[in-house]
This record gives sequence, C-alpha cells and structure tokens, in this order.
Amino acid sequence: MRVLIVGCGFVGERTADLLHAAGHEVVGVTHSPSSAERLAALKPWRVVACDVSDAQAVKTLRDVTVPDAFIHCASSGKGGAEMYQAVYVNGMANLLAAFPQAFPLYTGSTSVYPQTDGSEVDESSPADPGKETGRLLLAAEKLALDHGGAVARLAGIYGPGRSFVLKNLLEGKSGIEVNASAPDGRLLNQIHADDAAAALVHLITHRHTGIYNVVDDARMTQRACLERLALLFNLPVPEEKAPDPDRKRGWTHKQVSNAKLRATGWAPQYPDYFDALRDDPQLSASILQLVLDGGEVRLPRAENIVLIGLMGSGKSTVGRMVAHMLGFQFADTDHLIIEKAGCSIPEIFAKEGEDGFRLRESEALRSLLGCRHCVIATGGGIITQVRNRPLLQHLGFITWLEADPKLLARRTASNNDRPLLRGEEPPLVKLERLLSERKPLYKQLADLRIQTDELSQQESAYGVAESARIFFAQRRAC
Ligand SMILES: Nc1ncnc2c1ncn2[C@@H]1O[C@H](COP(=O)(O)OP(=O)(O)O)[C@@H](O)[C@H]1O
Ligand SMILES: O=C(O)C1=C[C@@H](OP(=O)(O)O)[C@@H](O)[C@H](O)C1
Ligand SMILES: [Mg+2]
Repeated sequence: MRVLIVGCGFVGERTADLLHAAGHEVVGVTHSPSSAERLAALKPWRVVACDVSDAQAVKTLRDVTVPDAFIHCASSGKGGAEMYQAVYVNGMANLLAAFPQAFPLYTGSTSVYPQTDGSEVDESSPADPGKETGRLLLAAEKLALDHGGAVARLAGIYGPGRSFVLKNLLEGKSGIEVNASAPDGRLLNQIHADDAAAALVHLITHRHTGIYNVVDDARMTQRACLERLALLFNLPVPEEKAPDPDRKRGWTHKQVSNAKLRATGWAPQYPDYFDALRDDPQLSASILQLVLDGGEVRLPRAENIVLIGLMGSGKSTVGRMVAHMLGFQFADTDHLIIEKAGCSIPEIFAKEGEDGFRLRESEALRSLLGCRHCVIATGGGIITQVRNRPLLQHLGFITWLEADPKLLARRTASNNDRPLLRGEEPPLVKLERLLSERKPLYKQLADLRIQTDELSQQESAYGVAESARIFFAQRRAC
C-alpha cells in the first residue's frame, strides 16, 4: 500500500517507521524543509516538505505519490484557533481535494470529550469541547468521516523523551488538581506513542471507518499516578492544587474507553503507564536525562550506593560488605538478571548475544527504581549503554572501584562466569582495552573513585560507606 503521512512528529514518525517496516511505500510530509532534510537523512522512507494549509502546495504532492491512504497527523504547535483552522480543517480539506481516492485517517484528540464528572466515555458520548479550538478539531474530524474515512482520537501521548507527568514531578512542578467532582484529581487518559502509532497502522491497513479512541487500559487518577511515581522516584507526593483552567487540552475528568478499538483486534503493548516505565527501555531514562539537560533543578537522587568499575574490581564482594556496615539492603544487577532469566550469564551471552544481555541489564536496573537504603553492585559494562547512565545517576551515590588490570586479570582468572574474558583476546589485553574504552565513562559518572590496589576488601568497603554517609548528609543539609 502507498501511504502519505502528513506530519512526522512524535507519532507520525513512528507510524511511518512501522508502515515502512511492514513493507508499505511511505512518503512523509513535514512542514519545514529543514526537518524534511534532517528526517530524510535518517529514514529509509521518502520525506518532502509541504505546508498542508496551502491548497496549491498540497496539490503538488500528487507529483510525489498517489497514495492509497493518508494520515493527517500534523500538529498546529502552540497556535490558537487560527492555526487550528489552517492546519486541521483547511489541511484536511486540502488533502481530501488532492487525494479523493485515498482512505483518509485524521488524528484527533480525546480532549473533545468535555465530561468533568468522572464518567466513562466512548465514541458515542457527546463531544462538544465548548472551546473554539475543540470545535475546529471536530470540524476536521467531520471532513474525514463524511469522506468515509476514520478518526483516531488520541489520549495524552507519552513516550521516550516526552512525559509531562514524570518530568513535572522530577522538576517539583506537580500538583494534584482537585475539585469537588475530582477529589483525587482528574482521571489521566494516556497512550504510549508506540501504541498510538500501531493503532494508526491498524486502522488504515484494515480500513476501519468511523471514530476510535486511542487510549491505554488504565484507570488512574492523578493522585494515584503521582503517589506511585513518587515512590518510584523517591520523592514526596506533590501537594493538592486547584485545576488549571488554561490547560491546553482543557480541564476534564473522564475515563475514555478503548473498547471499540480493542474489539477490532488492536491491543496496547503498554496497557498502562507503569508497564511502560518498567518495560520501555528508554522511557524513564530519557525523562531523567531531560531533567539533567534542562539544568533547572538538581536531579533527585535516591539514598542508595551504586558501585561501578571493571570486572573483578570488587563491586559484588565489597558491595555486600558496605551493605552490612550500613544496615542497607544489597542488590547486584548480575544476580537479578540470572534470577529472572533462570540461567547463567555465559548462557545468556551464548543464546542472546551481548545485546540481549544488555537489554536484560537495563531491565534489572529499572527494576531498582524505588529502592532506598540499598547498595547496588552493577556489572562492569553497565555504563556502556547511554540509557543506563541517567538511571545510575538517579539511583544513588556512584562509587568507582579502580584497580590495575593485571590485578583484575588475576582475580578473574579462577572462574568462567565472565564471557567477555573468555574470547580470543587474552584476558589482560581485553581488560586493558575495556579500561581505555570505559574509563572516560566511569570518570564522568563517579561521585567518588577509590583506587583499591593497596586496599583490603574491608578497607575499600569502609571508604565507600563513610564517603556515602557524608555525601547524603551534605545533600540533606542543603
Ligand atoms: N582487595 C580486594 N578488593 C576487591 N576484591 C578483591 C580484593 N581481593 C580479592 N578480591 C576478589 O576479587 C574477586 C572479584 O570480585 P567481585 O566482587 O566479583 O568483582 P566485580 O563484581 O567487580 O566483578 C572476588 O573473588 C574477590 O574476593
Ligand atoms: O564488564 C562487563 O561488560 C561485564 C561484567 C560482568 O559483571 P562484573 O563486573 O560484576 O564482573 C557481567 O555483567 C558481564 O559478564 C559483563
Ligand atoms: Mg559483580
């Protein structure tokens, strides 16, 4: 099938990727020529620039493709009613005029449901948002429906790099917006961007006509969500505040049902937000990274101790001693991986390769979110994955145990459970190479480095424990 994707933003880009991967011929449209150029360099599908609100420009797209279907998922950005009219309503009309034979799918929003009483709404519930912008969304929907097409009403989209709920909490900007009809805050209606994209692909490939809500399965008030998130990120539960009447999506309180879409065979990969935080390899890390990059606030840090360093540096043995000294719990990412997989690390490397092992390692690290007063021994290669770094930084006080590679080679010679040291390369050469590759990363992440060559395990443990105690005491004081 030939598909035109108009708007290659957070969902459009993923949708194009999915369609392309499934063997469809995809052309993506972006508003600005610079984003078309940037995307075209990255993607195996074609990208062209076009202003969808310009009828003449849209007509010229016919020289590029004659699509069997198109998806209008361009966004008006921060614009008001005028932009809504231009991008959504005129844009849809322009596309229908240029491609009358194609199956149209318009991506709207669940914000068109105005309910504030906490009731369940489905596609037959009244949708009259009251605001001019909301009415324009409905007008664009109507154009697609009158043409025999489909409308996907998307709930609040989140995914890697985008989660306002978590970002605001981490930055201390959250509040539970309560009022008389929503004593626990509004109900959150969300959808992971991957699930939203899969829903759009599903709708156009099956040519399902009519309106479909695209939302996950969760029923979750803002209070329930923030309480759980606060536990997961070691933060206080935000205070109550009055609802913000100027919220872009409007202030509503309703449970949007996905039953109609589910009945057609679509199912979310992430049934709720917390499934995604656990299972999406990028989500939590990317939001922590946003907070780090923003530089507005200090990244919240859990009161744990994280040990990093090369294989054989003592993370597992010294870590256990530190935990004992401080009365902390002890966790070892390698042990968590072995427990979950039900087999040894060399077996995982043999069956799934290093990539498979690294995915499991990130999963183990995410499973430690919410821990407090724990010593976390990591595997020596954990810092090689970009996605692990903000998690490590959030999870606690990071100590790098350093040791001479010759010493490490001797210590690790006696057992066979480190597959990276059992390859072609002699262990010492491999350890030296790994050190030169990883040293800048250990250095960058460490709050403390301890050169352990001349230290007993007890001495190293004592050094870690005392330094961590001071670090947390100082942090609590300011
Ligand atoms: N001074 C020391 N510091 C740390 N580990 C030591 C020391 N002396 C001997 N070892 C031994 O080195 C081996 C590797 O330690 P381990 O904790 O498994 O390292 P890692 O988890 O960092 O790979 C263990 O058998 C440990 O007893
Ligand atoms: O350095 C690495 O890449 C590895 C280190 C190991 O843990 P230790 O550092 O505890 O030996 C283990 O995670 C795996 O064999 C890979
Ligand atoms: Mg270890």
